[in-house]
Amino acid sequence: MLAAGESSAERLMTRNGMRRVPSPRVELFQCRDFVPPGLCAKLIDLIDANRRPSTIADDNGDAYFRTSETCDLDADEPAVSRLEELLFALNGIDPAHGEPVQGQRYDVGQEFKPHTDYFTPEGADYSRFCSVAGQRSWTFMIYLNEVEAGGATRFKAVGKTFQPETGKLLCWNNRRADGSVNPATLHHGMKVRKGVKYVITKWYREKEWG
Ligand SMILES: O=C(O)CCC(=O)C(=O)O
Ligand SMILES: [Fe+2]
Repeated sequence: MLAAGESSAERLMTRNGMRRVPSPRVELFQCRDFVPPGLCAKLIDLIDANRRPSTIADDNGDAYFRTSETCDLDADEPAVSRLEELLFALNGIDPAHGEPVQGQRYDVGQEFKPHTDYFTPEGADYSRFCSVAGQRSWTFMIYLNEVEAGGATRFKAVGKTFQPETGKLLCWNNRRADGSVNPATLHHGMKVRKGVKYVITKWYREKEWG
């Protein structure tokens, strides 16, 4: 039995079409056509209606670290609850451990430079962001559209780059088997060169979200 806030490689791999990146350094998976195109289109409309400049916990003084726009999606929207159902059926993580679903929108030239989704232990912001819900555990990210050029997500430490495709899911465990944070999850949302890129990000916490 998994703990309420947990998923596992074994569980994820029971899904048709799920593929694991063959590296012992990271639990990283992709699954094409995870979200149907109609639902992707609805989520894009919601992001466009509510976007604001993205923020970041710690940009190391680089104002251009994350240049995209972000949108907190309303959990009462039918498209958002449908997405949450799809995620729960796949990962089995108690929704109480999830942060609210976010959408991200990248225009030409925008990117999210190499970063990890976990908060740096002992970092300046660790206690501020993790004191209640604990560390980020799993990331589930979905590409909502095809980008004309650029916009791939690169995991440098494991030599893997993913191209945006409508409905494609990427997911990874931000921790190693012993529970410590995993630096090999470093990833870069690369610059869009042509077109616009939309993604969903769903982060889970070790403890329940406030
Ligand atoms: O847009 C991407 O490819 C990556 C997004 C990301 O890493 C994030 O939102 O944490
Ligand atoms: Fe990220």
